[in-house]
Amino acid sequence: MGGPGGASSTGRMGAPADRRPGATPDAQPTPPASPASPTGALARESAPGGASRDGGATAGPKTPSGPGCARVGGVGAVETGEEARVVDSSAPFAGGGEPARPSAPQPPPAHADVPWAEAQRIAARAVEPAATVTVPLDRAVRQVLAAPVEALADLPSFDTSAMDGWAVAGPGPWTPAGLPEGPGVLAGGAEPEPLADGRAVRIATGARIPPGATAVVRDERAELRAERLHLTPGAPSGSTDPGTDIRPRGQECRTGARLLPAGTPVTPPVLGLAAAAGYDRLTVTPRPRAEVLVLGDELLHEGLPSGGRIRDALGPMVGPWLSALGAEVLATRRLGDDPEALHEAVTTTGADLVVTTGGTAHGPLDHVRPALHRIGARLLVDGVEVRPGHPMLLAALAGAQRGRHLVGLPGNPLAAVSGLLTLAGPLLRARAGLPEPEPVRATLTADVQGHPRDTRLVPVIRTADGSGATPLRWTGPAMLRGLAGASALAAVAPGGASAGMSVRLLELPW
Ligand SMILES: Nc1nc2c(c(=O)[nH]1)N[C@H]1C(S)=C(S)[C@@H](COP(=O)(O)OP(=O)(O)OC[C@H]3O[C@@H](n4cnc5c(N)ncnc54)[C@H](O)[C@@H]3O)O[C@H]1N2
Ligand code: MOO
Repeated sequence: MGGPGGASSTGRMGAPADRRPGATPDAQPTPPASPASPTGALARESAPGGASRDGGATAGPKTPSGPGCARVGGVGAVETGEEARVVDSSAPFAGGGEPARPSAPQPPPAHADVPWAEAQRIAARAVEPAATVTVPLDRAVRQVLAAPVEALADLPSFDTSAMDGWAVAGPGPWTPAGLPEGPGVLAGGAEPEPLADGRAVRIATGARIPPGATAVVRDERAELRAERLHLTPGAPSGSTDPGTDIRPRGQECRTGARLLPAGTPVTPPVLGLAAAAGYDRLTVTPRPRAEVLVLGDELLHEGLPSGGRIRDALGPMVGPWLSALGAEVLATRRLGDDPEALHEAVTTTGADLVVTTGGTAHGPLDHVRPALHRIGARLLVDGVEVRPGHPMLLAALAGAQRGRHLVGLPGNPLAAVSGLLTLAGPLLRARAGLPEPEPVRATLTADVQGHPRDTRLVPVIRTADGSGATPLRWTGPAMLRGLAGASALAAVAPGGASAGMSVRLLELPW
């Protein structure tokens, strides 16, 4: 990690920009951003010649260059209908099972980045929903309904007073039944006596409506005069219309009504509704368990960056992010650049999903691929046509760890977020039994320069009415400053997008 070749601009060797059919480096459809636009402001960060070393939102290099992994096959396009290339997701590492010598320099192995949309699909199909469990309500929260919730009772289950006041029968004035100053009919009380026409009885919110009552007159609309109950002079017309301030039985639902479908996250209101509808327990798909392994000797976990070392930005971020995606995070462990510690952690984990940060590339201290090789794991995704984040990977663990998966997030923090959204999110949703979210789109308010071949994920802030998306500054792969103020990431297809174009948004999970 951070070894020779660890610094790159945007391109990869062996991937000239003109390999996409019809694309030339100069054929950028996006006009230059206006200096006043947020993306125009970003251009000031660019390296001389307009090349943004970090792949900023605009004004990036027109021709990708720099070191990179060898690519296999042609350049696929994302969401354009061009033929997508797919890696053989069942192919293990060549020679899988042999211990690697992780610190020995390794030639970058040839691998095939998959289109971004295909990577999401592979992750979503990599797992089945976990076995369901039936648990008391208080243990169901934050899991996912494995079966629909159908009402076990009518709601409300009896005609109910909606107000404190008087149950009345027929038009007023009325003669109070019983003592006018008495408590009258109370919530949870015994079956009330029938109410004869012309009579009224005090009643509390939530109490059963006496048979024969036609309306409830709330206290503030009624007054006792000469031992008779009258409407107050200012009471609105209709105050005694039949049914006023009565919640009829079954108003919200009848027994057997489908209240919530399977796949609904169990939120606090779901628990309340289930309880109201008569449930003591719910059948849920448990949250997938995840473990985070933060790699990198250069990382400091407190204090100021110094001596060429930097603060770990991913340790504090990835666990809570996985939680927001629905995982139960067992631990976040800092392992440094120790291949044995990584091997031990991966071979002993109890998590459904191991998420590593850093070490996904092919530098001398990038141990993730060698560690997977050593245990004979299968790479399901080995690089993705997305920027940032292209070295991300997804592997199915093997042997005693069969059934568990590993997502390798690149070390650059925004590239790691790209991996969370592309691989971890779809996999966790599938495992938890959650449906894929409905696609959300918005209209760009400014131009965004695209990568020539890869999809770009660009932090944006949505306009007040939600229909627009404004690209943010500070969106280089190592930067979180833009993302921290973002409401979504926009997926910008290869070649870029102009202001006014509709783009897909990836919403942030909080
Ligand atoms: N020869 C090539 N080198 C690199 C390429 C390439 O295509 N060819 N791609 C570059 C890109 S893009 C990325 S992204 C990184 C991915 O590398 P790794 O996943 O191996 O990540 P590291 O080398 O460990 O770290 C990269 C960068 O991120 C910093 N980092 C790592 N962990 C953290 C953390 N927890 N908090 C904050 N920052 C972190 C690390 O110090 C490095 O600066 O590879 C490029 N190289
Ligand atoms: O493009 Mo790398 O950071 O940013 O995957």
